Amino acid sequence: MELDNHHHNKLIKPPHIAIVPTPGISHLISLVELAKRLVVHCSFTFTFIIPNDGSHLAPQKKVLEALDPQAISHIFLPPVSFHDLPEDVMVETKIALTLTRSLSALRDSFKVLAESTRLVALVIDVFGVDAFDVANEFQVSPYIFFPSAIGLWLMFHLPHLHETTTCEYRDLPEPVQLPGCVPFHGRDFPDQCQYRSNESYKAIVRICKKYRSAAGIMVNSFVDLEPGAFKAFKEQGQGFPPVYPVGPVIKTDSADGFEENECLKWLDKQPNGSVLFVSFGSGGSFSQEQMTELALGLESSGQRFIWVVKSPNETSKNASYFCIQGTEDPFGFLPHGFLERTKEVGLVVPSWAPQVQVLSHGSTGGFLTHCGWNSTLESIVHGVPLIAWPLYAEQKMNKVLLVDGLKVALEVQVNENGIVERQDIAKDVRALIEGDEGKLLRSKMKELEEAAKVALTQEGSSTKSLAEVAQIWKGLKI
Ligand SMILES: O=c1ccn([C@@H]2O[C@H](COP(=O)(O)OP(=O)(O)O[C@H]3O[C@H](CO)[C@@H](O)[C@H](O)[C@H]3O)[C@@H](O)[C@H]2O)c(=O)[nH]1
Repeated sequence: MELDNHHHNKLIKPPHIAIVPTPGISHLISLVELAKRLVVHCSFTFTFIIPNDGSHLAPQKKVLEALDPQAISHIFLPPVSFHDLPEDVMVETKIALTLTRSLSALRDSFKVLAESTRLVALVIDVFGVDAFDVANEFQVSPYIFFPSAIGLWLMFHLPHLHETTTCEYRDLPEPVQLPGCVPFHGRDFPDQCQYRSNESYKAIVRICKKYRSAAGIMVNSFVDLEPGAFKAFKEQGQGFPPVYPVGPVIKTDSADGFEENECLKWLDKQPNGSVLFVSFGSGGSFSQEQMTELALGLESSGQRFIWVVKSPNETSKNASYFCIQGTEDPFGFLPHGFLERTKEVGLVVPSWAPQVQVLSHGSTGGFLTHCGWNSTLESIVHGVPLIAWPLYAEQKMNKVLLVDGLKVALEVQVNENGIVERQDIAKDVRALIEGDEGKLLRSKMKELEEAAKVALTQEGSSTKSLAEVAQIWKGLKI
């Protein structure tokens, strides 16, 4: 009798979903937004299970603690150690290892959840496929939440490219043409694919092969943003898991505590469409030389700007990925007198700004961005044209989509020493904010903004795709 009651209790419980994000505040933020949508529309409940290395958890905690724990709760797994890794290990290797080293703790969490909830599905992000093994042990359906359709095609194709080529991808004579996607050169492949002998490359090939075992892949994009790529999934996607375009899933509320932020107050005082927002995501950083060029380029453009500035780093372009707040005061690295000279037209903020609110502000007229996928979507949703300055990860591939495919971005010119020079920065900034080129890009961006809105209406393509996934989850484990 007791057993029956227990069984009955489980039946009336809503489907419960485990979400396991790999490190990176942007991964967490978009998965949280996905969960919030499913709570509102389908009354599912969620547990975020967070693998981590114990460092810099404050931003993650802040995001998670702001949620209603009845609907979306969270568990931090015991931190893993990276003491055995070499200093120069790639950030992607660390991201994937954080999960791999947490699998036994993840198993323990799954055990508890499987006993206390109707656990039906697991959702992971780009690097989390190793968690599939645990999901399978508990008969829980494994799903992936992936940024772009072009990126997903690359994941599907990489094992084939790996087997059919021997040179480094950047030496391939022709651009790679993925189904329905804008062609792009091997040099614009993600960082992890640039050195075939690197551990990180071997890891990504292995991860790609595992993608086929997903029960489904939700893509944070929408049909009208990447029409060819999504059509190709329908027509040529046999043997791959079902693909659901569910985006744009971006931060929408202003619950960051940023309402009173100085950026927004400052923007209120600027003319419509006049300000360039300059920010390079959670991890992007520059050398001292590059930082100086950027500062002087912004200054000589004569345009208004908000610049989220981080301390320079000579060796890595993603120095603050595991630690958003830099350790040093970044203002000390700006050119002498810069703050004073630009105080009428520019606002410089250290480390972090309320990006979505800045992009949604009428005074913002352009965005100098590293082309992280969330920044890309946030600019599309708010119709803000771009200057693309990709730094690491898959950002160069996103740049190709934005510049060549969608024609909503200018591209910075990098000189033979890898530096973007001040006069070129100034030229691009002027072209975007007040030039004819900027007008064209802006009007293209406005079209995408409209298309994104439509995709998210009740009858929109992304709403319908997400409902399809929800329907499948509702039917599981009844
Ligand atoms: O000052 C800041 C800087 C960033 N953000 C937010 O942080 C997120 C940044 O995300 P994204 O633009 O995707 O950049 P990264 O943090 O660099 O994201 C990593 O993850 C992305 C998704 O997988 C990849 O596309 C990137 O290449 C990878 O670097 C966005 O929501 C921003 O709004 C702020 O709110 N304020």
